Amino acid sequence: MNRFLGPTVTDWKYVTDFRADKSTITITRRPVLPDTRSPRHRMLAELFSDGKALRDVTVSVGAYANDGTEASYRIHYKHTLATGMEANRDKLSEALLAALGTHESGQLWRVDWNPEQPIITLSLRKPLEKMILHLLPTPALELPGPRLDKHGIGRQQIEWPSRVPNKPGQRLHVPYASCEIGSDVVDAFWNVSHRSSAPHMLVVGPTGGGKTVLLTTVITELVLRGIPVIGVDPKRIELHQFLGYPGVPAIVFEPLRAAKLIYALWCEMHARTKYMQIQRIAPANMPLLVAVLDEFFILSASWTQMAKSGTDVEKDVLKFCNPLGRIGELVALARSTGIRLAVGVQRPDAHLFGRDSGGVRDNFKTRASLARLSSDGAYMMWGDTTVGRDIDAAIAGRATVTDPSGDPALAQVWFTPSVDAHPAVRADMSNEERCAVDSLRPEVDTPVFCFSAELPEFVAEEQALIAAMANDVRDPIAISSSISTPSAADTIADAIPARSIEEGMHIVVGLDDDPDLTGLVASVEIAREVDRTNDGTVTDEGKVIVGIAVESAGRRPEVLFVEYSGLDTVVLVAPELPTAT
Ligand SMILES: Nc1ncnc2c1ncn2[C@@H]1O[C@H](COP(=O)(O)OP(=O)(O)OP(=O)(O)O)[C@@H](O)[C@H]1O
Repeated sequence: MNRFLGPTVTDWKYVTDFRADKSTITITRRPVLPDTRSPRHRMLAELFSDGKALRDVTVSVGAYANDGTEASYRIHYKHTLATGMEANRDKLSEALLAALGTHESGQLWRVDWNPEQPIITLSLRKPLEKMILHLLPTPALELPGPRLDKHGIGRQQIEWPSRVPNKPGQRLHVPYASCEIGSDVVDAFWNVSHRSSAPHMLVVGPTGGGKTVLLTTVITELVLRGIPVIGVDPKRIELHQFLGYPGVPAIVFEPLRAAKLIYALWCEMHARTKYMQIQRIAPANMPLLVAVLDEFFILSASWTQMAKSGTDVEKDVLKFCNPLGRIGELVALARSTGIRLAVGVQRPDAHLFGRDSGGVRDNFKTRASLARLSSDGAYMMWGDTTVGRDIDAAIAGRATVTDPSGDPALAQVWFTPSVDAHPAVRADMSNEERCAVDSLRPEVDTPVFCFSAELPEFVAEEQALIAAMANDVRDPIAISSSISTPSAADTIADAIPARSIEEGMHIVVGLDDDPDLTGLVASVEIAREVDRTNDGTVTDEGKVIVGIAVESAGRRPEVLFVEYSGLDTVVLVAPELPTAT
């Protein structure tokens, strides 16, 4: 007996059959075929061997790559109640992807559940490219033009060349990124047509996350399509590259001027509505105009600070223009008049457009978040605490964007280098980058068709201010004392939710008797987190208690404890300019 069962024999399977009635034991052996499965194949089979995740599983190789490596698997299983539930299938897909990791070719795995049969297919897909240079598929001169009358009125939507051969795009589907849908990579676009259910755009990204590049890509695509853009850039260093660019009549830098722009746009919206009523013009035929408001927190924080402690003139202008209130009206009503907004912020916030402004934010349905989001941020952007949280931070321009069906998708934003034609900027660019921006520059200027008196007046004033700015530049001089009375925007570095305050930050405390009081954060205690129901309604705004060391003229140095709600926005103070020695 031992002769047959000896440990050296490994390729036979022995089966004993004891027959008590005949007093016999029969031992038969069957050859065991060598296990030729690859380690990955075996690992997959073993994952399901306990029958807990899926029942009666067999795993087979579906396809081989050219180099002989296994490139696809098919997992047959028995259908159960558990596999009928989408949530279970999603969890299992996630577990499978985690177990498989990255293929040796650098490609990623994808999991497909066959709705007809109990079969899961695992196949390889190419990862998104890490850098996609924004190039024009057709020379600018050959781009089609819509047939519009002298007032810019006519059918605005027409076919447009796309980067995908034999698949034309649409003029009013403004592309800016490549995104993954299943195993396909398609263009992510902002639908600015009057039919769009997502007519306004929200871009969220931390400093250096690629927000300006994304907005640059969007603006260059818009003006090539004959859609003019007016920009607002309170930081002064993001959109200034568009000063003098065809189709961009103004870039506004001063917060007070930005408030006037919002007012002018609001007047324009009402003037357009009246014109459409009188002339019986359909929304599909109205000329488009896009306002891009970058660093919106800095802008709104400047407005709030000026309204509290600005000059009488500043306070009067803000009261009259009411920029936050009028933005709310613009996003709700401007769609049918052809006006669109794109807003850039560093992080999503419940009070983006002031307290109780969730409804306004919800109108910004075309969205892009660059870099990783916090779970709260992911909820605010995508209504799901997990979306947009696994972005590879090492890849510049990697984002979560609204895909063509309105769902969030992983994307790579097309890289548009600076379009600034100044020789000092061009000198720092590679030949390839110079060619790319040259190809994007429109051959003709796009006029803004204005139906109000206020908008052309505003643009003319702004152009005069910019022209005057060029004459007002002087060579730097060394100074030995601090600079007096900087403007509100100059003193604000950022505005952040109270939950994000950290020790060592320099913030505006803003007490009633001294709205400009600033101090250093000495301690932060999150007493209660923000609480939401499943549909996102805030049931508890939370509580953040911050100890702030303040020092100001006429006040003894002291630590104040200030309570914020978890949804409050706090203004960070820009570091003081170093004094020359
Ligand atoms: N889509 C992209 N593809 C490749 N590189 C990118 C992309 N987006 C950004 N980068 C790189 O990251 C740098 C910073 O991007 P960008 O200036 O857009 O950041 P930002 O979010 O505007 O930051 P800040 O708010 O500080 O201005 C760019 O100069 C570029 O080198």
